[in-house]
Order: sequence, then C-alpha cells, then structure tokens
Amino acid sequence: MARTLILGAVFRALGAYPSGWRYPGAHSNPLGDPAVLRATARAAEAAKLDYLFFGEWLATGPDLEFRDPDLLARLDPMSSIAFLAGVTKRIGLIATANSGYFDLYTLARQTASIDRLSGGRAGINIVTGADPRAAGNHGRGPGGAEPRYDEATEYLRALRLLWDSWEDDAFVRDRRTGRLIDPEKLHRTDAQGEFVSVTGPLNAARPVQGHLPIVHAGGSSRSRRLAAELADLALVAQPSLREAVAYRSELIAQSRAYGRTDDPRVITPILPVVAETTREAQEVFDDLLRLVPLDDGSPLAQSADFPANRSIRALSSVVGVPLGSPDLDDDVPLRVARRFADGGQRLLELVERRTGRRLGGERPVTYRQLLATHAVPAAAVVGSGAEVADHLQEWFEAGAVDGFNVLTPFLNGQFSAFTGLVVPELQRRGLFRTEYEGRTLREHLGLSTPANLHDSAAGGAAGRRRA
Ligand SMILES: Cc1cc2nc3c(=O)[nH]c(=O)nc-3n(C[C@H](O)[C@H](O)[C@H](O)COP(=O)(O)O)c2cc1C
Repeated sequence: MARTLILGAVFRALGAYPSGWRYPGAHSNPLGDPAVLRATARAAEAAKLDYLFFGEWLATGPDLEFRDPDLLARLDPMSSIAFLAGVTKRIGLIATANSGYFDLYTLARQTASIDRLSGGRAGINIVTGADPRAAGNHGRGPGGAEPRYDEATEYLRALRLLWDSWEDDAFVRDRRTGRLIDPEKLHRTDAQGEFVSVTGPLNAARPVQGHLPIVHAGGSSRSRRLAAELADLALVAQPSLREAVAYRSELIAQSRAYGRTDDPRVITPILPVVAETTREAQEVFDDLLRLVPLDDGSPLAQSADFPANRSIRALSSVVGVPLGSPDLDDDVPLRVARRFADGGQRLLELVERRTGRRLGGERPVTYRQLLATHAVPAAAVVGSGAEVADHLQEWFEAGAVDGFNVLTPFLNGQFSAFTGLVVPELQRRGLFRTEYEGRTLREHLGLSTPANLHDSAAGGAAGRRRA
C-alpha cells in the first residue's frame, strides 16, 4: 500500500473547543471522565486510528474555565495510558511529559512498563514549556528557553540509554546453574551532564518497542533541532500550508544531517467540525461560536478571571475600526466591514469560510461570530466528511504533514462524526488503513525498531560499562 496518513485522536474529555462542553448532549462533568475515556479509546480503535494522544498541563486555575475548561481538572496522561493498556488491544497510546518537571528515572521506568503492559503500544511526547504556575508546583523557576532545550536534549539521550539497560537476551533463566541473568547484558547508564545525572541501570526490562516512539511538540528553530536529532514525530502547528511544507523539508534535511535513517514524521493539530452536510456542520460551528461566553455585560463577564480579549473594544482594535457598542448579535454592516484593516479582513474571511455566512447575505455575519472567532484560536475545519477529507488530503499530498492530531470540539457527538464520516472517506480514497497490520505503535507509524545502544554485536556503544 502507498504511504498513508497518520491519524491520532487527542483526548480532551471536556472537548477541545472551550464552549464544547455546553453543546447539547456533550460530556461536561470531569467526575465522569473514566467512562468517556474508555468509550473514546474503543471508538478510536474501531476506527483503526494510530494512537490516542494526551497533552499535559501541570497547573490549574479559575481562568481556565473560559480559556481551556478541559484543563481545569483532568485525568493524568500517564495514568490514562496505563489504564487504556488494559482496555484496548491495538491502538497506540501517547502521553506527554515535561522534561523540566518529570523525574527521568521514574519516567523511563513508567514508560518501559506501560509499553510492556500494552504489548508495545506506548509513546511519549516530550515538551519543554515553562508555565509559571507549573514551575510553582514543581519547586523550580521557569528558566530560559535555551537551557530548557539543552536539558531536554540531555534528557532524551539519557532516556534512551536507560531504556537500553537490559539487552533483550539478558534473562538466561538457567535453572541448572542458578543464573537468572547474564550480567554482561545489563548496562549502567552513566549519563552525567549539565542538567541530567543518572547512573542506572533501569529496573525495568527494555520496552517491547526498544525505544518508545518519541514525539516532540514545539515550534521554534530550537524545537526543530531537538526533533531533528531525537524525535520520531514532530508535533507542529504552522500557520499556512506553504510554511508547513518548508518546515517539514527543513526538519527532514536536519535529521539526515544527524545521520538518521528514519525521517521524523510531522503531525499537525486539526479541529474538524463535521456533519452529513456542509450546512449541518456550519450550524454545529455556529452553535459553538454562540456558546463562547463574551463580554456582553452579564455577571459572568464581570468575573476577575474573564479573558480581556472578549469585548467589543478588543474586537475594535483587531479590525482596526471603532465599532461603538452594537448589540453582539447585530449583523456587521458592509459599510463598516469595508473599512476593516488587514487583521479584520482576515478574521472576516475565517468566519465566512467556517460558517458559510456572507456579509449582507441571507445568513449574515454578526459581531458575536467575529468576536468569538478572535477569542478562540483553533485550527477548525468545518464541513462534510468529504470536505474535511479534502483538507487532510491536500496537506498530506503537498508534503506539509505526514498526519494529524485530531482534536474534537466536544465528546462524544463530534468524535463519532469524525470516525463515521471522515475516516471512511479517507479509507475509500486509499489514504488510511482499513485494518491494523502491525501490533506496535512503531509498526503503525512505519518506524523501524532501534538497536540497543549498548549492544556491541549490533554496533552499539562499544566499551560501555556493564552494571
Ligand atoms: C501542537 C503543540 C502541542 C503542544 N502540546 C503541549 C502540551 O500538551 N503540554 C505542554 O506543556 N506544552 C505543549 N506544547 C508547547 C511546547 O512544548 C513549547 O513549550 C512551546 O511550543 C514553546 O516552545 P517553542 O517556542 O520552542 O516551540 C505544544 C506545542 C505545540 C506546537
């Protein structure tokens, strides 16, 4: 089969669109997350998706209620994938960990264990972000971006050495002589750097996949360098198709300069809003926009945590024209829109594309739709199954990406719309698998299994000290 798309589902129980939880029938109670997690994982597996993906955010606060309600109180990613190892059979399971906050030895052990528990289906997304609240929760200062990337580089190099502590044939189990292991095949790690200090060896067997697939999410040139050296999947969000093509080709060139033979795969987030027909999808999106709380003078908008960018005044500065104080549900008049500066024109185009509305048309554009679109940045693609598939196909065939991290605006309705309408369309086009062929996440992603870095027979690091 020709190269096919990588498709992962990002699990966000309360939805990836901040008003999603308000949509009729949507899951909205974090106390009920386990049942939703299990059902979503099983549905994703039935759709033959490559993996379920869990982002990470290591702090909370009341402002998230408006900005990102899913992050308020949620299941921990590592616990979630360990749980799913037992309730799924084929789908990959990727958890995010921050190299600044996660103890390396513990992470190596947990991930090696979950990989074994899941039969080789685990992956790890390493991020470097330094939100001040997360720093406060972990007894560390935020630190600069450069040192955080230096730290992440040392961290990932040492992580792979830790995973390689045991060679696969170390467990000789000779009942006669009483030798359970071949001590020559157990290796110390001895990674001593500026940020990382770990002696090893790891008290967990080598992962089924050798090394778990490593994802790295980021956007800067330093992030790309890290991905080029050490990541199997780079999770990036580029603003345009052209920039995405350039980013991916540069990343691949850089990774080859590191001597790598497996090119890193590039994945980008996308938030499909999908229904049987274009108009129905537009109506779902209209409702999501309508449910975004805006500063309409209501008591909610007076809350100290209410985002500052949700007033008509904020919109005026984006469109570059004073808008006075219209009712949010008024139509935007043509004569006002004609005076919009570039930022306003772009916002208007975005609203028209996503909602199918037209200024002065039968379904006109309102101030509310402009303001809500400005307030909630999201990589939304709205349309029928075929239209969403067209978008994915275009990015894939242009060489911009190898696949997508699919965000769902709310559960379960929009997830089942994606698996029921978009996935079958991609399968009909030969762009996505109809059955799992491999067993492990590496196999799903088409990645080879790495040799043990200590295994001298396979050309590994010679002379490394045994434990
Ligand atoms: C698509 C995408 C997803 C990300 N997901 C997370 C996440 O779940 N948790 C996190 O702490 N940081 C996440 N990050 C943030 C990055 O790790 C990084 O901190 C941020 O992009 C700034 O660093 P940079 O300028 O080097 O890209 C994500 C970044 C991108 C582009």
